[in-house]
Amino acid sequence: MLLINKTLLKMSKGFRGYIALIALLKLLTLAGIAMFAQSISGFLGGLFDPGSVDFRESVRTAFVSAVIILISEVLIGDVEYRCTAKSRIVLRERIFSKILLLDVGNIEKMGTTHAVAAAVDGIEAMQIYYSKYLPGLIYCAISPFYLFWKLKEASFTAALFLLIVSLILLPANNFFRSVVRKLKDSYWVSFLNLTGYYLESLYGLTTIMLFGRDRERAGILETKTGDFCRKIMGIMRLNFKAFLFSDLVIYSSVFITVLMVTAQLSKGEISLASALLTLMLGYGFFGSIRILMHSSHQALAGVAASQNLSRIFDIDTGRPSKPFVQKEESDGFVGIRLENVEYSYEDRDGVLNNVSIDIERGKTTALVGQSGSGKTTVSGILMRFFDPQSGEIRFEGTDYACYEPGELRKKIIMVPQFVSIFSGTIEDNLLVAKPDATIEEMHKALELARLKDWVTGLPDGLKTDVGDAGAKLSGGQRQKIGIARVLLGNAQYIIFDEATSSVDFESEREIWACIGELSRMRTLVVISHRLSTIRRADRIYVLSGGKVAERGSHEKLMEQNGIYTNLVSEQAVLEARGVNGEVAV
Ligand SMILES: Nc1ncnc2c1ncn2[C@@H]1O[C@H](COP(=O)(O)OP(=O)(O)OP(=O)(O)O)[C@@H](O)[C@H]1O
Repeated sequence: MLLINKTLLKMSKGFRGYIALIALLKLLTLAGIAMFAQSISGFLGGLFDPGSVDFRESVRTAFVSAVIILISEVLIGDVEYRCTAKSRIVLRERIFSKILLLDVGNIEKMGTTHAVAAAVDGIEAMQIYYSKYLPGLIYCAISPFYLFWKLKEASFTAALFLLIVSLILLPANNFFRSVVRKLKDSYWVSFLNLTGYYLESLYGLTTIMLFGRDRERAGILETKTGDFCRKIMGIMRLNFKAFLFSDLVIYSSVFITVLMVTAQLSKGEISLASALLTLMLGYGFFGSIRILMHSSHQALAGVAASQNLSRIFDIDTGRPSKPFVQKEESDGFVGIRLENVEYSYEDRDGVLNNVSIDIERGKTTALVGQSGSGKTTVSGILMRFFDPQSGEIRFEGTDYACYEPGELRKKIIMVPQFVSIFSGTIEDNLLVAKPDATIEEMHKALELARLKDWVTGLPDGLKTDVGDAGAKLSGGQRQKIGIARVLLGNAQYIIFDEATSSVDFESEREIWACIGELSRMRTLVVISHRLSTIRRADRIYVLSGGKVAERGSHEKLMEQNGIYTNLVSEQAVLEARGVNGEVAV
């Protein structure tokens, strides 16, 4: 069983030419070595039989072959480097495009740390496979036959013996390789486990320190590191045994060849030049196998990594798609209509049950309910982060499945609970939404988001650096930049998913004032735990256990004296205790 991995081969599209070229150059080096050995053995043999050899010709051939070896070796280094660089670019491009296709709703199927490990360390591990192992394998399959062909005239018996041993040696190593392969798989799992835990600890360092869990974490990290080290040591021990076994076979075979050649020479069956040529090229049968063995153990890491990568590539990112057929709403409704929508996460059934919601264009619709009632899931479905398992959604009369997610997001946009800010300037972060936005447009959006005065008061204004992932911004400033970004996009429908839950009171007041102003210009879907802020919404949906329990205006819902009334009273008690402040849409 040679290490020909289908997934890795499939992934090599785009740089296969480099792999073939490396193999070709390796064969050219071998031809140079054979030429050199032939001229040197001929030269030395000629010393005892002066008339039989043209010495000047031998020296010239030796020189030419040395030049060939030198040039092909230099070229091998260069092409190997190019192959590594190209495969890195091609594979990273592919994995990042796939990750982008996975979209928000699918990212959990893979896990962020797995994506990082696959895209960085996984691809590093695969380099050896492409730049060393595969060319080595092609070379190994051809070189023993080439050497046999070169030596058959000199000593047929020795050449045949060396060919047979070299052909047996490669499969014999499979025993070791299959064990190493198993170890490598568990090595990779252990590696991902360690990297994932390390990254998670790094991201959550503040929380870990706050709760005094640093020693406990350090202990677990040490255990995981120990496990990883044991896996590496296991592989190294087995590698050592494999090399010991192969070297024993190789050097025994070379020794037997020496005996065979010496016997033939003493019997006068072959000339001194033939004996020397056989001895000089004999080791060449195994040199290639040794190199291959060396890279095959490293290539196994690439195989293990590629399995992880192929799991990511295999995630189905297809979305239901329908031809675009405009359908008139019979009752003249214009907006987004969810009808009998059902949704379950991969490992959680019945998160949304038979949910029907109307989001009327130009109006403000609020979604409220206890934590875990399904509000964010509804917003994810509205953004087409994921599609419902059953039910219908229509956007202004057209089935949602007629729109590509990207197309839909130009019409419907969201301000999430935690806005992502990227390192760079305030301007860079705004241009994410509209790369060709003018300064005036940016200022207008910032003004609506109640951030213009602060930005223009800064010495660098829009060019102010926000730090790594927005580290130099307050929670309120982050959310306001997120809102300004959304406003630049001109989407008619805006979803605010708990957009003020992580900001200070003053920012919250300003953001709600902004939302109030926006409700006169755009269609809003507001998800908020703060019921006092959504009182003036045109329609409020109360979700409970993944179902729409109540719907109507604030006044109508209060009259019903149901879940909504209870939620309002509970909150009034909290607000009276000063837990929440009072703000309004
Ligand atoms: N990715 C996920 N995988 C599995 N279950 C999930 C996932 N996301 C949410 N859930 C579950 O789905 C249910 C609804 O979650 P959702 O986030 O929609 O509620 P919510 O009303 O927005 O809650 P909150 O107000 O606390 O944000 C919860 O029981 C939650 O545990």
